[in-house]
Amino acid sequence: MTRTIKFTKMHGAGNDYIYVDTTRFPIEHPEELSKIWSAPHTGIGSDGLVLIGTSDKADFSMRIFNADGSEARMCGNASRCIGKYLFDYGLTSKTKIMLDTLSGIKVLNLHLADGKVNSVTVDMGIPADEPADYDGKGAKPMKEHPIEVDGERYAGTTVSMGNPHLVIFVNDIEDVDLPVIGPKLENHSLFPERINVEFAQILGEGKIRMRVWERGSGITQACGTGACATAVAAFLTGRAGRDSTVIMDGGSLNIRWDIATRHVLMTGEATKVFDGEIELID
Ligand SMILES: N[C@H](CCC[C@H](N)C(=O)O)C(=O)O
Repeated sequence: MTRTIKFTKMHGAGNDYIYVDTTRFPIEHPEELSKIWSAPHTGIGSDGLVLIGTSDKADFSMRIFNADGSEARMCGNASRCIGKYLFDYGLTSKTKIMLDTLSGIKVLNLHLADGKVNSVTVDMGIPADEPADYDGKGAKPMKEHPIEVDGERYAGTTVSMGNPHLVIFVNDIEDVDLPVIGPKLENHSLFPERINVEFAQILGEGKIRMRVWERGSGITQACGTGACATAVAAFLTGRAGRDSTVIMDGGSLNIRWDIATRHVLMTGEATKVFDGEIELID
């Protein structure tokens, strides 16, 4: 049977996903479709596929698939775009939305301009150190890992923002050959579940330049959870305070690690690119 699926292409700081409202268009094999639809030349072209659904614990749910079809537990940029999608398309009139994700319920605070969402603050919860064991119950000291790749030595901090990140500070980000080193670190034997990799350079007080190699999607223009992980690692290693602006290839995010709640708050824009439809043979 051939079905027509309506989707919306959106991006947050250039991190672009295909969004489908599964209450209208159920999707049975998202792993496979994410791969096919994300392909730049033969598909729609994106960093992955995001499914919006219902939840019995929260207002709505999110599932996120990387361009290689693997499922992630959390996505910062997609959570902001979902806030915009839900409000701008009239699926909710709330400006505070509870979003059910595989890494727990996240709270979205929508900021409006002319009756539409133009930016969103997401409560990303409490960061943890081990990539796989985030339980949201407490912060633990982060670990700095010495890592060797092709005879080069790196020192990286692992931070979980629901999904795993490795943050490496460098003196000059222009010296990093990300397409070469990114996949080697993503698949390093230290990280059996693979890992998202961020290279970061401190530019000045509260300003961090970051480039990301995402697990399952490769180089992306921005990563919300990665920006949070970078700001947390910068604070923990004495490189920044609790408020940072993380500047990525596709845009910037403001990250605040709240001292009282220990929660990380991420604020940034969310942008619709276009609505489209695509045929699916079930
Ligand atoms: N781009 C996303 C994260 C996707 C994470 C994914 N690559 C993984 O953990 O496998 C963000 O804005 O947070």
